[in-house]
Amino acid sequence: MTDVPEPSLSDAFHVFDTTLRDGAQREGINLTVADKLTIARHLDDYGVGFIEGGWPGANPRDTEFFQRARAEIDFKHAQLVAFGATRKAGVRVEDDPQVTALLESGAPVVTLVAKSHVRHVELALRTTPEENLAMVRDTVAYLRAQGRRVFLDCEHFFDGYALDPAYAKEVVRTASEAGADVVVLCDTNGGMLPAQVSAVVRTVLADTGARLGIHAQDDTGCAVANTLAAVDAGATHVQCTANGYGERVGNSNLFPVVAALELKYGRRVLPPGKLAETTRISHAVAEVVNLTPSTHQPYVGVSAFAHKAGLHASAIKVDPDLYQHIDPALVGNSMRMLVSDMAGRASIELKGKELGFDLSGDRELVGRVVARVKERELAGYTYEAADASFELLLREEVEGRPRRYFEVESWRAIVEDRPDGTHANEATVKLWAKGERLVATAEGNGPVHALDRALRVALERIYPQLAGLELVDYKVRILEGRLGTGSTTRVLVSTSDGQGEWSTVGVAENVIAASWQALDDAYAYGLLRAGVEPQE
Ligand SMILES: CC(=O)SCCNC(=O)CCNC(=O)[C@H](O)C(C)(C)COP(=O)(O)OP(=O)(O)OC[C@H]1O[C@@H](n2cnc3c(N)ncnc32)[C@H](O)[C@@H]1OP(=O)(O)O
Ligand SMILES: CC(=O)C(=O)O
Repeated sequence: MTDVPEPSLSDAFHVFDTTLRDGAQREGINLTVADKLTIARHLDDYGVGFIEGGWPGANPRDTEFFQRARAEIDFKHAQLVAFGATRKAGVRVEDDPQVTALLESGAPVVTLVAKSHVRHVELALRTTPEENLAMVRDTVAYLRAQGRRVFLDCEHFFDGYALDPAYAKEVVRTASEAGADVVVLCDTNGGMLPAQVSAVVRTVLADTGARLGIHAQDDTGCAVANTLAAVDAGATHVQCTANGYGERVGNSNLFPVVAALELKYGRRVLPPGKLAETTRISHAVAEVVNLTPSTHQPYVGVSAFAHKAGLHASAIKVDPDLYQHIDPALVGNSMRMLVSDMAGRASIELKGKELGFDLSGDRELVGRVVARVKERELAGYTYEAADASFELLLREEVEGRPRRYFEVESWRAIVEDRPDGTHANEATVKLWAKGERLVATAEGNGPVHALDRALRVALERIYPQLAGLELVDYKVRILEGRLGTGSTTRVLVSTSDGQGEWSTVGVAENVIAASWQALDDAYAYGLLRAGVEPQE
C-alpha cells in the first residue's frame, strides 16, 4: 500500500476529483496511462484532497495507472482513490475478483458504487433489497478491515429516494455503520434541481447522521448549483471533474465549485496560493484530454472577464468591481476589453491602455476611433476578433498616418482548372517598398496561399523579419448581402511569429480581396512587433 500523505487541509471538508474516472467516461475522451499520470500531477499540484484514478481490474489501463501512480508520483496534497463496485450478489466478498483488484491497486482510499434504488436492485442487480444491503455491509467492512478508507457512492440516490425513501436511507445507514467515512448521494441521471437536492440532503443528514457527500451529473445544467445546494444542506464532500467532463453532458465542474467554496463561502479548500492556479490547471487538463478549453467557462474561460458593452466599460474605468463579480487575478484569469460597434469612448480608452496608449486626455481622438470602429463594423469588420487590425487603426489615428511598410501597385490571383480535374493557383504582386519596385509570382495550394507566398517572396529581401511569420488560422464568413446582389465576405487571419499570435480582418465582396486586406494587416503588424520602422 502507498504511504498515505498527511492531508494538507482539514479533513472536515473534501474536494474529491473524479476526472480520471467519471471525466474519462465523456464521449471523445480517450486517455492513455501517461495522460492520466499527467492529469493526476496537475490535480495534486492544484491541491484537491482526493484523486479517483479509475476502476482497477476493469481494464488493463486503469490497473497499470495505479501501479505507475504509486511508483512515479510523489503526491503532495491528494490521496489516490480506487473506484469499484460492491461484491456481486451471492459471492463472498473475499472471493470477488474485482474487490481483490481494489486492494491490489494499493490505493489508500476506495470508493464503492452501490445501488440505493430498489428498481435498480431488482432489475440491474437481479437480487433482493436485503442482499443488496448485505453486499454494501460486507464490502465496506472487508475493505475497512484491510486498512482502506472507504467512501460509498449511492448510485441513483435521489431517484431512489423519491420512490422509496426508507430503503434509500437504509443503504446510507448500512454503509455508515459498516465503516464508510462518507456516503455520497449521487444524482446519477442528473435530473435534479437545487431545491430538491438541498431538501433531500437535509433530511437524510438529520435521519441517518451519516457524513454525506454529493456527486451531481449535469443533465439539467445544474450540477454545480446542485453541488453547492448539497453543501448548503450539510454535505461536506464534493465530487467534481476538471472542466465538468463526464458521462453524457458531464459532471459538476471542479473549478467553479472550488472558486465558489473559497471566494463565496469563505471556506479554505485548497492550499494557500493555489486558487490563483485555477485557470492554468483548467487549460492544462484541457490540453491533455485534447479538447479546446471552453472560452465561456465561468472563472477560467478567456471570455469570463471580457467586456464588450460600452456602458460596462465606462463603469469599469471607474472601478472594475462594478461589472465583475470577483477580481479575475484571484483565479489566475485577467480582464479584457473588447472593441466592437457596442464600444463607447470608455471601451476605447481602456483598450488603448491595454495596448500601452494613454488616451485619457484626448476626447476628440477617442471619439474619432469610436466612430471609425462603428462605421467599419457596419461594413462587416469585427474588431473583437481582430485585435491587431484594431491596434493598426488606433495607431493610425494616434500617429496621424497609416503605418505603411509597402505600397501596393497591383496584385492578381489566377485559378486554373484543368480538364483532368487538377487545379493550379498562381499569384503575382507588384509593390513598392523603400523606393524599390518589387514584382514576384508564386504558386500555392489555393489562391490565398499563392498570394501569401508571392507577398513574402517580394518583401523578404527588404524585410527579412517576415521569414519567421506563419499563417496559423484562416476563417471565411459570408455576411448577409446588403446591396441586393452582392454578399460581403469577411476573412480573419491568425499569424504567429513563434513568440505570439495576432489576428487581422479583411472585408470585401470578393474573398481574395478580403484575404489580401487581412494579410496586409497581418504583415504590417508582424513588422511592428519586430520593431521595424515604417516607410516615410
Ligand atoms: C454511475 C457510474 O458511472 S458507475 C461507473 C461505471 N463505469 C463503468 O462501467 C466503466 C468500467 N466498467 C467496465 O469495465 C465493465 O462494465 C465492468 C468490468 C465493471 C463489468 O463488466 P461485465 O462483468 O462485463 O459486466 P457489465 O458491464 O455488463 O455490467 C453488469 C454487471 O455488473 C453488475 N453490477 C452493476 N452494478 C453493480 C454494483 N453496484 N455492485 C455490484 N455489481 C454491480 C451487474 O449485476 C452485472 O452483473 P452480472 O454480469 O453478473 O449480471
Ligand atoms: C457514481 C457515479 O458516477 C454516478 O452515480 O453518477
